[in-house]
This record gives sequence, C-alpha cells and structure tokens, in this order.
Amino acid sequence: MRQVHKRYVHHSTAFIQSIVVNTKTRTAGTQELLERYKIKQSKAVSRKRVDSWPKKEVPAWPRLNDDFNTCYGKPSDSDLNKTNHFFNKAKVKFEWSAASFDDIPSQKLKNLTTFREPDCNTPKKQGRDTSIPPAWLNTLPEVIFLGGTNVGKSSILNSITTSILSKEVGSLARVSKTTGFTKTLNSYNVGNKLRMIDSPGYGFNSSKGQGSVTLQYLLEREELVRCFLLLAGDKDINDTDNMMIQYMHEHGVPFEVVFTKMDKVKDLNSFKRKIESSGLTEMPTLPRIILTNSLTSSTSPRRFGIDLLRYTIFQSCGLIL
Ligand SMILES: Nc1nc2c(ncn2[C@@H]2O[C@H](COP(=O)(O)OP(=O)(O)OP(=O)(O)O)[C@@H](O)[C@H]2O)c(=O)[nH]1
Ligand SMILES: [Mg+2]
Repeated sequence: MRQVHKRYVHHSTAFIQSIVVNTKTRTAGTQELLERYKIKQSKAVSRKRVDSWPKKEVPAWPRLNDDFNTCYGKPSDSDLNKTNHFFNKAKVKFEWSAASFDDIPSQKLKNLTTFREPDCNTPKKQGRDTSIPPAWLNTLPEVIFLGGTNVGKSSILNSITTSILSKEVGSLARVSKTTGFTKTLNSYNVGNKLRMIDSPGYGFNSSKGQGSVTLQYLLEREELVRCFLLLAGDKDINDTDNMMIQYMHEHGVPFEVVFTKMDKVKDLNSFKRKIESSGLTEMPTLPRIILTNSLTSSTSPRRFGIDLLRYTIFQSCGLIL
C-alpha cells in the first residue's frame, strides 16, 4: 500500500478514482489520498484567485502616471518603498495657521528682529503670552498645495499622511463639502524632516486676502522648495488655473501638477485630450503630471498616484536623490 501511495501521489483525481473503482477496494489509505488531493486543489484555486485580485483592481487611469512622466523615468521600487515607509511611519503634527504672511511664526520673528527699535519708555504688556514654540522656528523644507476651492487640497494632505494600505483616509486637515472651507495657510510638520502647507483655494467662495497671503508666500517664503498645483481631473482647467500656472512660470516658482478626483473621470480619452491641449506637457520647466484619487470607490478601490506624489515631495525636499 505504501508503494501505491508513492507512485500515485502526483496523479489526477480521475486517475486515482479509477484505481479505486477498478479494485473495488476503498481502503482507508486511498480515501485519505483522495481527500488530501482535493484539499490541495482547492488551496491552489483560492491562491490563484488572491493573486488575480490586484490586477482587476487597477483601473486604466493610473498608468498615465508613467505615460505623462516619461522624461523622469520611473522611480525605483526601493526609492518608492523608502518614501512610503517614511510617510507611513512619520509623526505628523499641525503647527501653525496664518491668515497673513506676517502671521507665519518664523516670519513674525524675522520682522521683530529686523524692524523693532528698542523702546525703553513703553511699559511691557502684561498677561498675553506671545512666545513662539521653538519647534515651529526650525528651518525645514516646505511644499505647498495650491488650487481652486474644493479641488481636494486638504484631502490630499490627509491621503499622503495616511498609510497607503488603508482605505479610510485620516482627518488631520479638515475636509469639507463646503467650497472655500480652508481660510488660512496651515502648516503640518512631517517627521521633523519637512513641512506640508495646506492653502485656501482660489475662485468660488474665496477672498482677496486669502489670495494675497498665498501669492506672497509663493514669492517670499525662503523655505518653499516646491508647489503642487491641484486641478480636478473631472473638471476643465479654468482661467484662474491658467493664470496661476502663468504666475508661477513667470516668477520662477517651481511647481508640479496634480490631478485630483481621478475616480470621478468617466471618459479617459477626453481627459487625455484635455491635458494635451492644456500645454502643460510642453512647458519648458517640465512639470510632473501626477494623477491621484484621495477617496476610494468601486472603480478606484485603492488610492493611486499617492506613492508617486510622496516620492516627488521627498525628492524636492532633497531627502532622496
Ligand atoms: N471623489 C473624490 N472626492 C474627493 C477627492 N478628494 C477630495 N474629495 C472631496 O472633495 C470635497 C472637497 O475636498 P477638500 O479636501 O476639502 O478640498 P479643498 O481643496 O481643501 O477645499 P477648500 O478648503 O474649500 O478650498 C470633499 O467633499 C472631499 O471629500 C477624490 O480624490 N475623489
Ligand atoms: Mg481645504
């Protein structure tokens, strides 16, 4: 019986069954062999199913992240792993909020040390503590998310700082359906290596003051290393977006373009035509074009493009070559 086990252990169920039928002797050993074979087969089938899931989950649009950025080449797996590891593990802290450029703590300090004349006659104000936490004053590279109101600036900040495996996005920056929700520049310290700045959007339900704080920040902030201009994938690029692109280009402000809400894009061909006719791919500064979704849905069940965005941020901060 032992020999039969050895000889037929790799044969098909039908063949083993035929032996059983032919001999008409359903011995305990053959039965056991059959059962084991069935279990092995069912495990192989379920393994196959698991392997084929991710492919089915990838919609067509994330592949455009390669097509639109051919001049940069694909980041290596090891670099992507390094950046993902950093953003997955880094402690992220909200630090300051600024309604005007001079409200930014380090700018406030600079102004105080530059312009304040010693005035011995004025008595010191009592009670109010105006000290700035030293942690807010350390110089770190900064990136800013810009774009129209409701385009998904606060959501992308949450998406970057949430583990890529998690479907639910964190709520560090406040997100709202109300257009024009973010009213100030808001700074988030990421692992004490860099700062990400959320900004008030331009366009509908924004104010002149919010626009000027952002523009002043773009021109004067020494710590700024890269802007990420967000455009909604499911909407047209409007005049204000074009003015912003022109403004950054003319003033030599380095920027990349991030398309958000790609999960809402129904016609990928017309999306491609939109990019081609926008002139973005012909700009001499060659902005990266990064396509993302911060919310998951049945058609985009994972958050795509976030790893490339994380990598680009990390690279622009000089944290990876
Ligand atoms: N479907 C989809 N919705 C998104 C995505 N990103 C953001 N949203 C939604 O868009 C709305 C606005 O998102 P916010 O992140 O608050 O946008 P914002 O640019 O910060 O808006 P303001 O602060 O008002 O300028 C919210 O209802 C988000 O849930 C996305 O990738 N896909
Ligand atoms: Mg916002």
